[in-house]
Amino acid sequence: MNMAKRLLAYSLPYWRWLILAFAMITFTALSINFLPVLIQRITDQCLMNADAPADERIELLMRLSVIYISIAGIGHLVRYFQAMLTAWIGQKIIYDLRLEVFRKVLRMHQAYFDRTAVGTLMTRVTSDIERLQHFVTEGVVGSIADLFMLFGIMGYMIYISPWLSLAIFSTLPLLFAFMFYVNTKLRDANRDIRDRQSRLNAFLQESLTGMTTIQLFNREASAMEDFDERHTKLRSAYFDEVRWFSLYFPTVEGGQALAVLLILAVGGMMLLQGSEAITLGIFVAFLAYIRDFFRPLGSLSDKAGSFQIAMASIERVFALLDAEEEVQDPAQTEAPDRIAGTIAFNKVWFAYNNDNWVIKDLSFSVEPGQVLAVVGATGAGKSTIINLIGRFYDVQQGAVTIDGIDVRQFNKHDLRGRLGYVFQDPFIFTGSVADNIALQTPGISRAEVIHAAKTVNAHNFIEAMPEGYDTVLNERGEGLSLGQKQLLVMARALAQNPELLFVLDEATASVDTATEVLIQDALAKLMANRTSIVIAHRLSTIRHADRILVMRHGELVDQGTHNELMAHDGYYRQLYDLLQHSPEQK
Ligand SMILES: Nc1ncnc2c1ncn2[C@@H]1O[C@H](COP(=O)(O)OP(=O)(O)OP(=O)(O)O)[C@@H](O)[C@H]1O
Repeated sequence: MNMAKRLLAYSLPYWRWLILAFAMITFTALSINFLPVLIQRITDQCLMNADAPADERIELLMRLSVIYISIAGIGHLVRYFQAMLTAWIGQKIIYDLRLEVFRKVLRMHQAYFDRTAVGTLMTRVTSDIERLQHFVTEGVVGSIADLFMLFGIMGYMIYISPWLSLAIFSTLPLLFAFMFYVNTKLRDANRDIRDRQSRLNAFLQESLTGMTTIQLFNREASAMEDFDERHTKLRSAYFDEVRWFSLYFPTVEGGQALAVLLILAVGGMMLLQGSEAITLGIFVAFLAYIRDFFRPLGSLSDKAGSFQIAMASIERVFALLDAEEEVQDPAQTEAPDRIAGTIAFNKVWFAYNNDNWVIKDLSFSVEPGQVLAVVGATGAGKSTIINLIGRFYDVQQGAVTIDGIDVRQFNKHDLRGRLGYVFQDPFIFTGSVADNIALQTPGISRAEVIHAAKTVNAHNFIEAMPEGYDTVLNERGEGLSLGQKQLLVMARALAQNPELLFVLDEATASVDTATEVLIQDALAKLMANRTSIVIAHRLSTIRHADRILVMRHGELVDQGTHNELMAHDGYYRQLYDLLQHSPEQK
């Protein structure tokens, strides 16, 4: 569907207001453009009509002047309300659209975020939408208002002097052809600007996130160079746009001068020759019309420029709205009340990209309440297993089931509500400690928040914070140590009371022994009576697991208890020996 048409579809809910706006536009175009006709009458019937008695001419002058001021007053007042109304409609439309865009972003699957830079998405939701706002409020309705004004003026001009009108209108095709050409150039330039802006944003976002690494490795100079390269490209794209844009007004003003010249020459000549087709009033009215004629024309061409700009943004916003959601809810979902907790992989094959298999023919199952540890070298596919259970990605072959139900049969929201995650890199939201634990889940009371924190040994350090549970944290959890952040996200996981638990259990050198003991204890409590899968790096976790999967290059190479696997004297034993000698193990 044509992009602009599609955008206009968003105005449908406001059609009544739009009709009112168009009625106001029509009224304004008809009333304000009638004013030069009055000037013509005043000139011809009052000033130049020497045959009529002076009293009558003065009276007529007074009457026409009152009519003039009334029409001008009402016309401009209606124009004011119409501008307010159209701006209001535009804001409503943009509000709806921005909500829809963010809702779409929230629905997108992980692979989409793997491919799309954060900066690019930021540009979509912020500056692209802002451009659309301009397009809808001033662009579409404003252009229609300008067109009405233009047609109104042309109608009156033809009405008072067809010949003079013809002379002026003959200059228009050339002017329009030139404007059309400039528009195409503007559109290209603007597409470049958006592209480059979005690349610059993505780079900036990445640099800010990785600032510590940049500074640690003295990468400031090369970061500056990369920034400058992108920035220079953006500057030249902007300059390209300005170059074409600057041509507009001289063109419009030049057209106006040409039209005035035509009136002076053609109209003046006709007047001097005593032509019946023209009077001094018509001559004066035409000069007034020319000023009014080029104003909407100039504004139209200006808007044509912003149309091009908006078009590029519209394309991008709709491309986002149309992006395929690869992980979809089925038409009919399964929603068991409470699940027992059997997780099974059945001949699962999975690749993040094309046929680059990361999981190869994987089959295993975990019984309710069991703790399953997954071990393997880095890149073996351990985290991928967890991603597949939560449907952050869908398997290409085989099936992942929970209590015998394929995870693709669940509603995503329902499925994820049953899962709890404790990741290595704890994410803290801006907000209070209590909010970070409850995550605004309805039904989690303050008492439950505190209970969860106490269970995972987080209560003491939270209480010691300046405002306790109401202490406001920023997005990086500034003021909290890594160990404290980990305990906090464990409290979060526990408060949600998940049915299944996934843990990325990294032995971290940055946590002191006392905190390590607290974390271990918290983990044990979290996993108690819950089917849990742990991507295990700590020897203690591995040893205490009910069962261990040994992964290598996406394949299951062995499974069993710690003792069974040690007895096999295979790959597990090698891994175990390596871990035992790792300095991170306490
Ligand atoms: N989002 C992704 N897009 C593309 N490839 C990915 C993605 N995530 C992981 N991979 C690739 O899939 C493979 C398995 O990754 P996975 O994260 O499951 O390994 P892992 O065993 O958990 O490793 P680690 O112990 O280092 O966390 C790796 O080769 C990795 O490069």
